[in-house]
Amino acid sequence: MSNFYDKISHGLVSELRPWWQVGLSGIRLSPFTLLGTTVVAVSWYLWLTKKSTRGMPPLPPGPPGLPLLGNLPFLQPDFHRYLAKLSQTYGPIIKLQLGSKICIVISSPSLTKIILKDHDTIFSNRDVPASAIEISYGGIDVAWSPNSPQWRKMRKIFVHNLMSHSSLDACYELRIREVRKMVKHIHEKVGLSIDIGEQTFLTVLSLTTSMLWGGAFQGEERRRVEVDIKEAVVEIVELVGELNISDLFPALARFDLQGIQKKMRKIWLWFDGIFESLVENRMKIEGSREETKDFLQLLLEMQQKEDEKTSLSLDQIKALLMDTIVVAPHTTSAAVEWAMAEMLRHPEKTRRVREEIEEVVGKHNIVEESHLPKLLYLDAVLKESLRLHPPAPLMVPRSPDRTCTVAGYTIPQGSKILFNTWAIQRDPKVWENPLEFEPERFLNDPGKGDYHGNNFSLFPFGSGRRICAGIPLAEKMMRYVVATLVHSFEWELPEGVDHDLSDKFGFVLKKSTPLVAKPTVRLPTAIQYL
Ligand code: HEM
Repeated sequence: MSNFYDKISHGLVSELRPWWQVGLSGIRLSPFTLLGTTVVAVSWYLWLTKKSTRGMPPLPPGPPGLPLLGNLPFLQPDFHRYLAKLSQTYGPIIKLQLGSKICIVISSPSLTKIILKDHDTIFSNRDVPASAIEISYGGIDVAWSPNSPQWRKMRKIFVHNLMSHSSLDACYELRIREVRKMVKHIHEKVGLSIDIGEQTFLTVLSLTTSMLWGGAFQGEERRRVEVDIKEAVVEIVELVGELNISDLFPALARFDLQGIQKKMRKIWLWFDGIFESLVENRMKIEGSREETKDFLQLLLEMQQKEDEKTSLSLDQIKALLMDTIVVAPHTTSAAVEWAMAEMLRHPEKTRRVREEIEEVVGKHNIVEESHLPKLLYLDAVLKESLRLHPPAPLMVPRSPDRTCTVAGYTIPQGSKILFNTWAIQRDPKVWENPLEFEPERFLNDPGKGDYHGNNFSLFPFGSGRRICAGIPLAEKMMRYVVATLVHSFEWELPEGVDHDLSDKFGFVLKKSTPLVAKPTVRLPTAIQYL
């Protein structure tokens, strides 16, 4: 494994800037190429759209744009806030023209319900960025695949086999090991400043890789693999969010004018090498393994049974590993970092969380997953943090598979549908004191805190048939990590550092400055830190 890893671990390109930071200046092409290709693609697309929507109601209202480029030159860096501002002027359903792509932005619970519940089947495709096709084995994974029998089968296996209670319980040992490693590591740094976001990202990444392929890499090699995986998954998310001409003018996607798809293909090749070697090594181990079963083992065993209903191709298995390794660490660590930031800002809430943990866990024990369902106030704190800081602020774009009408407006087939989760979850028409951190709002009214897809005022995990497939794991990891951090340590900001809860827009909503805090020991015995 070691030699193989050395061979494939080439430098992963960096220095990327997402489109909301660069605007159009991020596109490096000669003006003639840009103008020529734009004119052809826009004319073609407008002709097609006009033809397919002839005789139908109008498109939703929206700000005026320029010929060819539409609203592109006017986009602002804080995209979620910019869209929220536009919806105050144009209403809860607006249209933006992004090159030749029509983008519809939804900013109200009632319209979200119409689309994600009443018209769930029509809207259960994704608007797939060209770069995402490269990393997802040609778009055959769970996250980007169109609604098809193959996607339904993969999703079913993901949700019913990997995310089931029994599978997650079967790899509990792997989660304990990683969380204890985190506690030991922080304990060694007591009194120093710790970047909580970085620490939780690494912990969730280790948790995820452990669950995916167990102890395939060990010692120094494991550390190196994880450092490279971290770099790669961060880059993947940046590339998916880049302003790509291939997405603005899909007719030009094959030319990959900015080389974004090429960069993504390079990362995919690197990951594919790792996945190939993991599978090859597993195949060499004869008979069933005695130790805890990781996801790769479960998927390969299901494949060997050759049952059409539960057997995935090797590429589908690898695409599924890729989805998990890219999505889980980014989203879950962002959720943990935001919750910790809110708790540091509100010591009285932290005190209440701690009292609850102490009552359920005790001061002489350590937090275990069996304690988590009893930690109701902690649950409310996490919900409130997901309300104010949804890790996916605009959800994951959907796309209708046919032209249809919503709220009296035409929504063309293939348009990009964004849901401004961030704005809806702070809407004063829906939430009392919307900007206040008040976990108590969920204690008195449990229905209000249901985020499993039935409540269109709180949907950090989306809704409908494409709702997040990883909720059970996300919940376990968030609760386990936060409960352990709060139970094991007191946290305070370094001297001179102010509470900062401002955010930086991206595919994943991050804090604009990393959360750095100083831990001190609070448990009575040293053994609780091992
Ligand atoms: C706090 C953590 C997380 C948040 C906030 C989150 C949020 C989301 C959202 C908003 C979507 C799109 C849903 C929709 O279109 O309706 C999504 C999809 C998805 N998530 Fe998560 N997620 C989280 C953690 C995870 C984890 C840990 C995993 C894997 C174990 C995961 C796997 C997926 C997959 C595979 C999809 C695509 C589902 C599909 O298209 O059918 N997520 N997630």
